[in-house]
Amino acid sequence: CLSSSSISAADNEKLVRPKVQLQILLQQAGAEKDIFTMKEVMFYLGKYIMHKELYDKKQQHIVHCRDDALGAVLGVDSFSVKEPRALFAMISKNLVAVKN
Ligand SMILES: COc1nc(N(C)C)ncc1-n1nc2c(c1C(C)C)[C@H](c1ccc(C#N)cc1)N(c1cc(Cl)c[nH]c1=O)C2=O
Repeated sequence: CLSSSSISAADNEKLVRPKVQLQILLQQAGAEKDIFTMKEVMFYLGKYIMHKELYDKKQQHIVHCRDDALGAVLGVDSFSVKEPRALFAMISKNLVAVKN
């Protein structure tokens, strides 16, 4: 689900500038710019998680990131993709809104 019920379509299209640590992760996932929509941030972070296989092999909605740069960026050892509000709160701490 590239957009979550907990944020509106407008929120998905808001422009944001990731802070440097998050920007590095997005670049590792193939991003080649520094201003994104929230939807794009989630897309690249999703690619990052799947490529590095950070999900729990048994409970696949759990992401283990304690031993990965993602954990330092989000400030947690693990999280569930089924907690959209918590996820957006953690990611938002790493973003600056861009006036458009
Ligand atoms: C471990 O996760 C998965 N594992 C599997 N396996 C088969 C093992 N298949 C699908 C998912 N999966 N489910 C969701 C997402 C993924 C992948 C793309 C990480 C994305 C998502 C979740 C977290 C971040 C961050 N940091 C970024 C995107 N996502 C989203 C969650 C929200 Cl809140 C907004 N947009 C999303 O795409 C979901 O619900």
